[in-house]
Amino acid sequence: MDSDSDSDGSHVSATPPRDPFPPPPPKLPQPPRPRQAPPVSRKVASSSSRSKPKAPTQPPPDHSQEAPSPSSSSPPSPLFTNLPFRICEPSNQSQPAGFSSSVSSFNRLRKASLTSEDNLKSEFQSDAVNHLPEPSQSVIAPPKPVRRKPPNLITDSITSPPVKAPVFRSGGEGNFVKLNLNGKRGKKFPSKYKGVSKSRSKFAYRGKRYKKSEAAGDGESLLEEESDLQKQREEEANGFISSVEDAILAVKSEASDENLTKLLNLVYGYESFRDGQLQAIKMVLAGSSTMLVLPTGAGKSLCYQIPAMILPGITLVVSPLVSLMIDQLKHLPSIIKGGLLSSTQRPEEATETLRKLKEGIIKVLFVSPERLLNVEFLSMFRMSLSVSLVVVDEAHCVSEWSHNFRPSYMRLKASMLYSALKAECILAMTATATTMTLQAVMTALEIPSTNLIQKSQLRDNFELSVSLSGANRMKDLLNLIESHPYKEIRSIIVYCKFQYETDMISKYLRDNNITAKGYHSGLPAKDRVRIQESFCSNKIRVVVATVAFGMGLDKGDVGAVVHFSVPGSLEEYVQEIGRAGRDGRLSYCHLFYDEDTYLKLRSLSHSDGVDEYAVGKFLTHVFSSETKQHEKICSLVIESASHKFDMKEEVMQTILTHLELGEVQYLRMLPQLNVCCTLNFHKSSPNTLAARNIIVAAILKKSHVKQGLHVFDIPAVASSIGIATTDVLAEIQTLKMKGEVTYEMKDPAFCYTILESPREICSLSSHLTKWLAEIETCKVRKLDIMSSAAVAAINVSNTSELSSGAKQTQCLQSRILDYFNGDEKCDIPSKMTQNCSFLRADIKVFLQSNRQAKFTPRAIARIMHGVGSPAFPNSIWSKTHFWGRYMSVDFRVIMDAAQTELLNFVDRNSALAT
Ligand SMILES: Nc1ncnc2c1ncn2[C@@H]1O[C@H](COP(=O)(O)OP(=O)(O)OP(=O)(O)O)[C@@H](O)[C@H]1O
Repeated sequence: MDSDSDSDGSHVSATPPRDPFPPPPPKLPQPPRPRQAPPVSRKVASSSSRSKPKAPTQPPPDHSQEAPSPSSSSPPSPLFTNLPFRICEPSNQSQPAGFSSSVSSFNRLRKASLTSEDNLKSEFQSDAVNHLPEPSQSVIAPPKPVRRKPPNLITDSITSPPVKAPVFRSGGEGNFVKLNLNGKRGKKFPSKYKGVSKSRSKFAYRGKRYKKSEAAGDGESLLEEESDLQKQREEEANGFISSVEDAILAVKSEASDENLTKLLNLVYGYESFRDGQLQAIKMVLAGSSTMLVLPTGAGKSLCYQIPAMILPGITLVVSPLVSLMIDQLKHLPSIIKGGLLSSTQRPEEATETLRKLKEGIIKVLFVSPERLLNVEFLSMFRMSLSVSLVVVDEAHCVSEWSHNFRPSYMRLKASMLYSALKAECILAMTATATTMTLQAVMTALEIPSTNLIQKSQLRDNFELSVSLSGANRMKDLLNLIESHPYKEIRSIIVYCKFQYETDMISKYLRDNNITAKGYHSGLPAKDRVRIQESFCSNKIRVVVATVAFGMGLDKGDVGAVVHFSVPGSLEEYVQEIGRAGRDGRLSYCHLFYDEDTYLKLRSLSHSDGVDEYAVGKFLTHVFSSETKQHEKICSLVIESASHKFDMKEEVMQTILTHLELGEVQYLRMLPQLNVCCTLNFHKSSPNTLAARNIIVAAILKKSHVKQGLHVFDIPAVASSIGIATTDVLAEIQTLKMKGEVTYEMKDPAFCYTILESPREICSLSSHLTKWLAEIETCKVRKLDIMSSAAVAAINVSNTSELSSGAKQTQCLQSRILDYFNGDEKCDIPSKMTQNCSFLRADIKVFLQSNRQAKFTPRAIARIMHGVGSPAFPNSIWSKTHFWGRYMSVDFRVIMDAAQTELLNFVDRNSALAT
């Protein structure tokens, strides 16, 4: 597939699906009158003195509010044609029976069914402008230094003088191929490079003189001064470059600690390496593939940037998110020339990047896994480019046992990276991986166990706390933010699970005079960029965000991260709190825990599950005899297939990727595209064009005419004359440019070519289903472990002599570290039951009153848990009285009960029929 994935990567995940029809948000609580204490008493370092806010002023007008979309009206009936359990009597009922608006629990259940956590599509547009109204400066005064730790000693407690700001890092423009040596750097990062700093101060002096002479009208001397300045700048730049070149040469001849530290100091301005950096850099320079596990904000990027300066070939950095790539590109030191290839680029931009790659201008290329393995890209490397290093960033995405498995990362197998790219070395990096995940990643990337560099996965500058919360969570949040130490903190991120929450909570905070903005993947890219920029420039104090915000965010002074809901896993928790305290200062992380939200998320973890039966049907379709023809381009229209097999797009993609990259390569994936094309001929007649154009001739053969327009399937046309779909697309594009045609495309589809048909669909589907079930179980377990840790922290605060904050920090820290070391502590939630006397009776009533639908046990269990699926969407099924009624009963228990009742139901119906 050729589309860059820029989602958060929660494919086949425990995360809730996007809900196009969220029910109206619950009513906002009134702002609290008397100030209450924060939910948990937190121990605060006495030296903590982030400055107090002055009286809040009016918040800026909010432009980001979104009304929840209305529900769709007509119920699409599931398209199962041959389900194991057919409930056949068709009915013209458009709503599921059992709907009762008078049921008291209905609203609660509806709320519980809300889905829509972000599978973000972060397409940052670097040209976005910040138009946010600037809030009054009096909202928050600048913080005083708090118990500051030197930033390069993240895991140390030794005090040493703070590291000076770095030199020569690129400015806000980012490092888009050009060297950025034109002076911008000086504004943000005071130089440590001696020659430069001296002359920079000279600039300041000369600048004043310049103004004086200007006032005096001395034109000639002005020109002279200007050219002097220019010369001096060039000399300095040359001086800097030649110093760096000398330092690089020194490292090339001997990669000693001293030489590397000198280079670090010159390029970044840092005094010393942080724990793990030097070791990783040396391993990579020695050509040893390495697995690097360092905490968030520990400086992993530097571990490939320095080798990129030394190694002769290109460094390819594979990243899961486009936004992350853009961020990393921006943060490259100006001396390293970088580039990026993503599907969000305009074709001219991609062509330009490819040109620069071929010409050797680009040294570090950021690329998505899909792009990396695209045929054109690979052939370019085979022909002319040498790859010294492949960096797999967020490497946990390779493993299905991680919290963020991405099918496209399955492509990153060492065998492929070595053979197709001729990569000399692989560096895999992550901040959050359990032992099991690490093993899977290292096996896939063929990294020897001796080449693991692993430091503690948690920084020690967090104060972690949890409180039990409930219906008044927003009020609790406000109380927290208004109480010490949060009220003194200038930048806070509040993480929540659902898009509607980000809008609702940020509005509530604004209504209470806190500058806040909601952020989620549903916002236009420009708005997202604007919000991030306003946050980074301290115009917004609080960003209320889904998981869409934060990856790659390197704002040093985020002082607090608040979790409005329990995260999906300890990995997610660690990633998100990792946005705080990146400057090494003590930072505060609070989690509001409530069991109902936990149960709701637990139910949603089942939204990706599939049954063997559905997988079998899917495989039969993929390998159907019609599409078996060798080299024929097959396509699977995503929306209709998703509805037909009741499978989410990500699940279908996972199965297809497995069919491509598993032990047997059954198929080859091709770029995803809109397959249905409607063509309108304008100038020449279709037949005249067909007579001189083979592609048009094939289109005429394969199309049907509807209201004078030719409608055809692009893969069918491509297959009929043995060309690629991209060739067909290119041709119609050319015809359009010539004014011959206009066209419209629809129906996004997976495209593939079958290489080998499985001998037995049954055993393949059973194998795949088992694998997918294990992934589903793993996601649920991760959530259970997270929840257990939160509950343990709440409980511990009543039972120890330490202050509440310290006890909770200690408890959570040890849970997190144990978890990453493979020791999973997990208690089943108290509200979860394995039994319920009314369950089977309710399922029976439900089946009887919805005779028109064709259910599977899983579909029934989802409805009882209040979880929508492609064939049984929320918009329709949330109206049933049974929706979400059994959220606290184990999903498997409901599936078993549903299976029994479905069999009884079928038996009863067939008895009646005979
Ligand atoms: N040796 C060092 N001394 C001081 N600061 C450093 C050092 N190395 C890196 N940094 C700084 O630490 C910050 C975080 O670095 P970086 O973004 O590479 O972290 P990361 O490990 O990739 O974090 P995350 O996993 O959260 O993305 C950056 O601002 C970087 O410049």
